[in-house]
Amino acid sequence: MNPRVLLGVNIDHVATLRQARGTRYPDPVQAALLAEEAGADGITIHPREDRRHIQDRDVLLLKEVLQTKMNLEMAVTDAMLAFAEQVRPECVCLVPEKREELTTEGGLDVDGQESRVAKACERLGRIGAEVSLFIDPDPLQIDAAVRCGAPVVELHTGEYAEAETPEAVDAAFRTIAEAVAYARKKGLVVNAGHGLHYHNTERVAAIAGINELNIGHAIVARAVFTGLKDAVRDMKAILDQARNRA
Ligand SMILES: CC(=O)[C@@H](O)[C@H](O)COP(=O)(O)O
Ligand SMILES: NCC(=O)COP(=O)(O)O
Repeated sequence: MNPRVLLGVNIDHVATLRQARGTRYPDPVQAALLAEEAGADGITIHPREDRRHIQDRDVLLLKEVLQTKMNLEMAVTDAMLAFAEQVRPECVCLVPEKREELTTEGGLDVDGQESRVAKACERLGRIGAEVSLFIDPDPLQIDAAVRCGAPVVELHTGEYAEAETPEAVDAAFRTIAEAVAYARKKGLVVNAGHGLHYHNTERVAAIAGINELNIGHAIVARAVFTGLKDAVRDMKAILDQARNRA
């Protein structure tokens, strides 16, 4: 377990801006290199089935140039598994995907499709990728992840991020903290992410047992005003502060 919380910077929404106009800019490859220079511990990308933001070209170029690690988020489909075998990323995070959703609405139902997920984990293990499962903070899903042989889970923090009252925020936070403790007891490495921003991240980063947070939208949004390097540094400072206070 790392003494500090690692920051995976998700650069999907740099590509969202590019795809909005079909231009060559802004280039997520350039964004990834700047994020690494500013201290990102890894780069997360999610080539969706509809390729609404990250393109195959981005993934292939990033694999050539990244100095840290690529965390490839992908749906559990044959096409994506074949693509991962071509790219050979350091890490793969299996996520649920709905074509019409604005963003990933929940965690992967590992318990409900165990043999499919277990086969995907095995296939990805053969290319040496560290596999993580993007799941809701739910013991049922954690147990299923263990049975699938995944070494890592990423807990979906969306419910916490979207909660609208202090009571709902606290309840969602407790659910995450309990899930982290449970997953650690089961021997899993525990990451988390989704909807985290500059005002709600410190509390999650302070949970003992959290290894890495993957954060994208908020960092790219801040970068519009501060530049990407400062946006990454500001988020890293929050992670470091949380660990120092814990
Ligand atoms: C899997 C997840 O929660 C995020 O990485 C998400 O994939 C970011 O991309 P979208 O905003 O397209 O959902
Ligand atoms: N897996 C979560 C992620 O990569 C970042 O999600 P978001 O910060 O863009 O919501």
